[in-house]
Amino acid sequence: MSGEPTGPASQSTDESTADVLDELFAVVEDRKANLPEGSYTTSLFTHEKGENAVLEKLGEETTELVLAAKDDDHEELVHESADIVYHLLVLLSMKDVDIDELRAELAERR
Ligand SMILES: N=c1c2ncn([C@@H]3O[C@H](COP(=O)(O)OP(=O)(O)OP(=O)(O)O)[C@@H](O)[C@H]3O)c2ncn1[C@@H]1O[C@H](COP(=O)(O)O)[C@@H](O)[C@H]1O
Repeated sequence: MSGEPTGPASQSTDESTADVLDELFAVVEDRKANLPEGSYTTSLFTHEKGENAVLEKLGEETTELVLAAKDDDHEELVHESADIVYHLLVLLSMKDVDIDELRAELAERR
């Protein structure tokens, strides 16, 4: 099948992306623990916005991602993907799922 990733090279991890995700998750976990004022992430962990806002955002952003894909809008695809990843990490933290569990789940599928 052309276009299908195969072989060891396709399994390599982009360390810079992994670092960014780990750092972002650490920031999210810090916001959850310390709830600094003026932080958008804090507002998601409190009644100011809360869990429903996270779920709504994920729903909206997923729809926007699908539309961007249909339009072949490369820039918008990247933008919406970043929004989804951020809100997904917030949701995982909110539900006490560690990013290492996601990492392990993905690794198991190799
Ligand atoms: N990656 C993000 C990130 N992505 C999206 N957002 C916020 O998510 C919100 C919703 O995004 P939308 O595009 O839907 O914006 P909107 O339509 O204006 O949304 P609302 O006004 O309805 O909330 C916006 O306020 C964005 O700023 C983010 N907020 C924070 N981060 C990261 O989290 C870190 C900590 O942020 P604070 O917690 O705000 O300090 C930041 O340094 C970033 O790395």
